[in-house]
Amino acid sequence: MAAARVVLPQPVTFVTGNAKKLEEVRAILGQSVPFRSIKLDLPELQGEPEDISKEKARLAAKEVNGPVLVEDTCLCFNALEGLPGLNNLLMAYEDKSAYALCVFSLTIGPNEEPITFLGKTPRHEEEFAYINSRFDDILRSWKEVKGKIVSPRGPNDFGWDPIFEPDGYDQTYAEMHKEEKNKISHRYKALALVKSHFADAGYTFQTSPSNRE
Ligand SMILES: O=c1[nH]c(=O)c2ncn([C@@H]3O[C@H](COP(=O)(O)OP(=O)(O)OP(=O)(O)O)[C@@H](O)[C@H]3O)c2[nH]1
Ligand SMILES: [Mg+2]
Repeated sequence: MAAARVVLPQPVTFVTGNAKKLEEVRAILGQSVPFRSIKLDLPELQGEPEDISKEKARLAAKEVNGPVLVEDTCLCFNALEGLPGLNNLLMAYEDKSAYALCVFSLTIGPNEEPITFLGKTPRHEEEFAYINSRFDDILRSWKEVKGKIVSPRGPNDFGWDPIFEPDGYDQTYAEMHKEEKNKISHRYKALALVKSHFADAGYTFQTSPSNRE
């Protein structure tokens, strides 16, 4: 069945103040989702990652008055039952396993309900049951993103990349070539869902799309 066409008034605005994040999102999305990017001062929200992400999208869409995409990321430690935490705190635990969680929310306008896309290692498989049937291959590959916390290795220009070693790799995210990280990362997995959504929704734009900031 042909996708219903939704005409968006302007390209999607990716709201972030994090230049490294933006660089990766650009590289991963390529031309598949036309977007521009701005930094907004939004309040730091508390709560469950999905709720935080949705609320951030709502606030951003009001400011931008158009379609927005927002991202939140955390490194979560199994020893701390999934809590994001400090590397030093983890040293007290034998279990150094962790997962990188990436949540995107897209809203097509200030009065629309945001849609959320998660990229992470499934700690609780049932959390993902709702997309399991549609994204089998993505779900399978999630298992490969599990990792562990190690002593820092590699350039330290992006957050916790030097201390996260994905399972099946002997390099940390920071030691990998950018292209390699972008093929396996939590961000890649979440953006794969964003891309699928864009392909399915058949969005078109009133103004010509621009990839410029
Ligand atoms: O090593 C890393 N590899 C990554 O792939 C990655 N993605 C995010 N982060 C870091 O995690 C913290 C919370 O992230 P965060 O989602 O709150 O981002 P932020 O507040 O910097 O930007 P934004 O909210 O304006 O988009 C920030 O210190 C980010 O630098 C990463 N570190
Ligand atoms: Mg933030």
